[in-house]
Amino acid sequence: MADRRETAEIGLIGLGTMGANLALNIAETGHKIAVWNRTRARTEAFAREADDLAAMLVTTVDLSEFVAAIARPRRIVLMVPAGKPVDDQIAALLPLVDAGDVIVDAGNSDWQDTDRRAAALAREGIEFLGLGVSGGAEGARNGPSMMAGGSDRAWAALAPVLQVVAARFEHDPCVAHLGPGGAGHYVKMVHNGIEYADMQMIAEVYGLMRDGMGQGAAAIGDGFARWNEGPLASYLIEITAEVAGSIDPDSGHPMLDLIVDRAGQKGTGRWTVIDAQMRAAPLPAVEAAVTARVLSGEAEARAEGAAIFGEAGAMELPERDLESALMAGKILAYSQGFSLLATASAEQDWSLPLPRIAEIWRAGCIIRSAMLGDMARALAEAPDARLAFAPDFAVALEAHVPGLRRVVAAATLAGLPVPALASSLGYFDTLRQARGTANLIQGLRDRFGAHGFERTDRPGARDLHGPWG
Ligand SMILES: NC(=O)C1=CN([C@@H]2O[C@H](COP(=O)(O)OP(=O)(O)OC[C@H]3O[C@@H](n4cnc5c(N)ncnc54)[C@H](OP(=O)(O)O)[C@@H]3O)[C@@H](O)[C@H]2O)C=CC1
Ligand SMILES: O=C(CO)[C@H](O)[C@H](O)COP(=O)(O)O
Repeated sequence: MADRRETAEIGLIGLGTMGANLALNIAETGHKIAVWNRTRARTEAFAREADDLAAMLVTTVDLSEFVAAIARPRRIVLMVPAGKPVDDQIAALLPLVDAGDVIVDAGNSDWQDTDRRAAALAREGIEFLGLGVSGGAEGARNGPSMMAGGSDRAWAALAPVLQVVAARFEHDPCVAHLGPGGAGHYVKMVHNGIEYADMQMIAEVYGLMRDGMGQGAAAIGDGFARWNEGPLASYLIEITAEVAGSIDPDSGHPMLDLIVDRAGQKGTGRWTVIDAQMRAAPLPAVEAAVTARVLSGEAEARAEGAAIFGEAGAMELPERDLESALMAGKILAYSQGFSLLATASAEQDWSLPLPRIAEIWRAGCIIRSAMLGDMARALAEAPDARLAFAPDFAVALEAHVPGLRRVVAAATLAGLPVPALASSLGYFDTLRQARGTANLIQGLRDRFGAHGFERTDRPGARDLHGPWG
């Protein structure tokens, strides 16, 4: 057998959905790649199915053979589930790698784990890149959007590969070095939070069309396909049309009607909400989306509730109002996400390049949307401003909020749930209420707990109390 030591330019561990596709993508861009997977049968199946890319692969059966196959300084990409598998894999690699080698964690890791791992590996002289990868299987294979965090050296080592593997928007590769340590995984986490909100609002509109307006899956799919031709154009709207329009080959029924209404979640949406709460950053659309996924799992309670209270009634609305609701909801959800990024950037001292983040989301990722180009421009013009208040988006909100309002009102009157759309509307209406209602909250807090308040007529004076004894 030929000596394969140091013949590969890069290595990848974890040949699941994402890893296998990313490895083929890397191979196709002309980089010889060593691969290793915990379960050997998967490596063998991967090699069999690689067709004409097989010559670009160095398949290996154990970790030492894998490490030895990679040219130095080694670049090793992990594409395994977040948490313990990443720690275990790094621990297994440590005795085999050398100072100056670079380990890349390309899974959806918790950004705080990435910070911890970057610091621990730096003490061993190993460079570490936390790489958020978005685009699902298709993106990994044909060009994902990638959000990198880590040392300059780690980025410099990986950039030549990542820039050719990434999706392109026009000629611009959708990958960037966004900051140190966990910055890339943080941005990916917020991307996924926005993804949750976007999907939940789409699902709510689907629910109105199905339960309120009596439309079948095919008609609903047609509606989404039409919207994908306009300003709502985005990957999630496009694949909603596809999913709603698909027929189950076994039964001949619409596939969508046969899927159990219980949503899974791997954690990034929940992490985004927890992180936003810890920073006191409002993120209502994502909160509503995470709660909706949790409630989707409470099928028995929902059946019991339907039996006690009865199902919702019918409603009628023009298609353009539903489109407007999604437009306004999308702008508000992205705006909340970018505000969270701005808050975290300041608190972590990351200097996150918000316009560049919007740019690298224009292609390859799950939340790619026709709006992101305008968002990048708005964030470049006023980096500290709230996206929803940027001139173009303020105009769009003026145009679409009335439709959102009619949709939330009609759904509410019919008894159909629209928690993410309603929470976005509540966020919008709160932001336009110059004199809010928290004066009463403060009065009550002072009344029961002597918590103190400020007065409108005595600026600067704090910890004042009311006349309630
Ligand atoms: N699927 C998606 O759309 C996306 C996923 N991601 C993230 O990418 C990562 C991989 O996801 P995905 O490819 O979908 O997952 P899969 O479940 O398809 O594959 C997981 C891979 O990790 C390996 N693995 C699992 N546990 C361990 C372990 N303890 N030690 C070593 N290897 C292990 C598996 O090996 P084995 O064959 O032995 O089981 C398999 O190769 C995750 O962090 C995920 O969140 C990111 C973006 C999109
Ligand atoms: O990162 C992704 C897409 O961007 C993954 O598909 C992720 O698994 C989606 O999150 P969840 O499984 O919680 O819906």
